[in-house]
Amino acid sequence: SKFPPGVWRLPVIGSLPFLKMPLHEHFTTLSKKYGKIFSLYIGNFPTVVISDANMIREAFKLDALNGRPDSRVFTERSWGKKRGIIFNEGKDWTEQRRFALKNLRDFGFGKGTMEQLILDEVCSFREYLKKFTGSPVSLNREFNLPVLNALWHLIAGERFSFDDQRLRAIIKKLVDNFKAADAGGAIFFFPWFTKLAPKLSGWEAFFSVLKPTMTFLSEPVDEHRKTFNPDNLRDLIDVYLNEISKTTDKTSGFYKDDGDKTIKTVMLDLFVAGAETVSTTLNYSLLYLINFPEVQEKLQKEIATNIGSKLPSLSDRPKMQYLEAFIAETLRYSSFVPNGVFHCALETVEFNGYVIPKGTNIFPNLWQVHFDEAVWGDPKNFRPDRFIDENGHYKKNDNLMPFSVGKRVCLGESLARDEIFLFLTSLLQKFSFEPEVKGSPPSMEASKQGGLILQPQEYKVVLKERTV
Ligand code: HEM
Repeated sequence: SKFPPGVWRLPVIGSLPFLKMPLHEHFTTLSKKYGKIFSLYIGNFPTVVISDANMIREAFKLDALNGRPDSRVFTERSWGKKRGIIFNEGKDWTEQRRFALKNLRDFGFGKGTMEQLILDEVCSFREYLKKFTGSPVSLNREFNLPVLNALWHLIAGERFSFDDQRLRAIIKKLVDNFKAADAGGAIFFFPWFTKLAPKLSGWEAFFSVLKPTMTFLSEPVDEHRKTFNPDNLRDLIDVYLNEISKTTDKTSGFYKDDGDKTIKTVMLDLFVAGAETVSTTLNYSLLYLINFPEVQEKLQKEIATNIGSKLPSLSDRPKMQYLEAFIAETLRYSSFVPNGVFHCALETVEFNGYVIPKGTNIFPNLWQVHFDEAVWGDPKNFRPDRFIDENGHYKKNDNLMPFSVGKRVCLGESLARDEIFLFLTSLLQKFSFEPEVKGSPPSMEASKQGGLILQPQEYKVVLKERTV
């Protein structure tokens, strides 16, 4: 009786007939009716949607609300049980998250090495883009590779060429899979449907890419094993192999065979999270720059004043206050992970006067938080200046939470921020971006696909080379 109020439900299919796509927009409508914490059922899974920044912050502080739902999708990708980071929980998740964070930090995050790897990619990418100047081009799928390369270099000590067809094919499939998963979340929450109708439910499409991706990711692990030397740890794979070789605790995710499965799952996690998110941010950034030439001009002036023609570096960041505001507004306005990544209650808890039973899914409606009129005033306007104070400095707003919050906050946030900064400054330094048809910029609305990650609609851009 103390379960939050919410949407009607039917047996087996739950509240599905009463929900409309895109979910984040419908959740916003529902929260106006039922409150900032309301409930629904996805199949037989009780689900709670939280739409308020402070409530999300409080909820995600609690260990009990930091699990992940039990779903075939999260186990069959990792040899029959939850492993790795993104879809893991409990003791193994804590151990894996801590280990990955520490070693990504030691090997690069926040240090010179990672910055250098990103800058290498930025420089190659700027050269690569030159061939597109002058006529309208779609860059939607071009950002994944350089962004992924920097991370991959850190993980596996190698980089891909921008023309690597095998990798391009996998990235395309991964992106398509995000879309397949958007078939109403069927593959996540309707195990019986995925078994009954693997094709129709999207299960087949979702998993058709898993095998080649895993093979692709496994090869460098096997190669590293052949040349592994504990006295010379070259990259993240070596660090994992070293940990596996030292682990004697049979319950640890690093133990022997489990360790092998763990390392491959972690690589898949980083690969998926790293490839699609930063490139989507850059994609939206470009779209907004085309729509607001005056913003583009202001950013280019800031670069000319504070960086000049030298290669940008992270040490320039404190001087680039308007760019910081532009990035914040891009992350807010696009809100491209609109419902975060769903959590699950590991225990029954009392929260905000309600009872959330063990096994309940929790969706943070980040989109609504970012479009709350009471907080932002005019959320539907793209206005970087909302993040600038009266002295012209970047002004943080705690209601902006694109990376989520709490104990599961995005593990790649600092890498993502570094990449976005270095890519944007470097691209704006060398190019101007214009719409295909002068005076008629492309729509800023996300494509109608909905789902875990909202992509912008396909658009074309005209690149013009410039010098500072
Ligand atoms: C603009 C870029 C990015 C955005 C907006 C973003 C957003 C998010 C969000 C909303 C979550 C869910 C947190 C939760 O469960 O509450 C998440 C988790 C995660 N992200 Fe990111 N992310 C970005 C970039 C990256 C990058 C580059 C990496 C790779 C290093 C990464 C790795 C992860 C991982 C491993 C998790 C799972 C954390 C866990 O479950 O403990 N992310 N991210």
